[in-house]
Amino acid sequence: MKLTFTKMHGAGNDFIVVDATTNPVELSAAQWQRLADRRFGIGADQILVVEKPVTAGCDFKYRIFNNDGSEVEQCGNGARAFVKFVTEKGLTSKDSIRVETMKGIISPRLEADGSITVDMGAPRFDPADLPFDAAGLGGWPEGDDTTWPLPVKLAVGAKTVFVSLVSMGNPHAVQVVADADTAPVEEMGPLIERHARFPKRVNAGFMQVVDRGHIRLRVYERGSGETLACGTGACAAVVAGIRRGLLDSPVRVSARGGELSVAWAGGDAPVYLSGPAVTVFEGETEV
Ligand SMILES: N[C@@H](CCC[C@H](N)C(=O)O)C(=O)O
Repeated sequence: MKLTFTKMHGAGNDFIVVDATTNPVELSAAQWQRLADRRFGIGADQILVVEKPVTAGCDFKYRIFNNDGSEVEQCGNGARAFVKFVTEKGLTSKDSIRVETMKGIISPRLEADGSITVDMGAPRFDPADLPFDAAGLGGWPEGDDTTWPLPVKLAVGAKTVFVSLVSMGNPHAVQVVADADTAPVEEMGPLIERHARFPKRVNAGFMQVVDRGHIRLRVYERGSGETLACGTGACAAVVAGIRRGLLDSPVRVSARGGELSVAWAGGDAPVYLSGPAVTVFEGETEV
């Protein structure tokens, strides 16, 4: 079967985008994995599949697959690529659309300057929302119930790290580090991702607070490894930083692949994520 695709990225987090609005595209996890493979396929962190909506009042549905073939709930940078894709392909002429995802509805908006802002919905902190098995663990020493001590066994010796748990529809465990460049992302990221307390795995964020309006962030993504930027990871880190009294909204997020901006008024307010979306090339491949 031939598959037509568009290759896109948002701050270096790259995607294969497929239009399934007219013909359904159902591939196995192994086939998605092969397409996303950087040597045997097109190469991407995630694959985004654009579909017709199921829920009334929505314009589209979109499905997200990590490059290990697993289907996931949410993708912040992907949401911006998605809007650019449906606009460029003439699938909508609206500036603001409602998009169904596995975990709720998001509302991306195309700004006059070409950037895209996404209403990512409200963050959730209940361990059950990630899910996270909190049995027998105390909270953060200062009483912040969003931060849990997570014992992570490192390859050399053992270490306890403190992570803030945030669900942006998908699960995040964010820790504060002194320097994002030297943070042990490659060593600790996979251990956190597959820690026994996260039965559905987790995205592991490493946040350096530069000042109250600026962080540097690296994310070891569940199912994709470290990416050059993670949109929901940026939202989760900023929310965690605000909840811990370290940041004030809006916050500039410097990722290795580019700049994002996150705003959150607290409580049940939605998190707004802004940043770029770029089309790289289009093609057709055999699957
Ligand atoms: N890159 C994404 C997140 C993609 C999903 C994530 N790896 C997960 O498994 O939850 C983003 O920009 O948010």
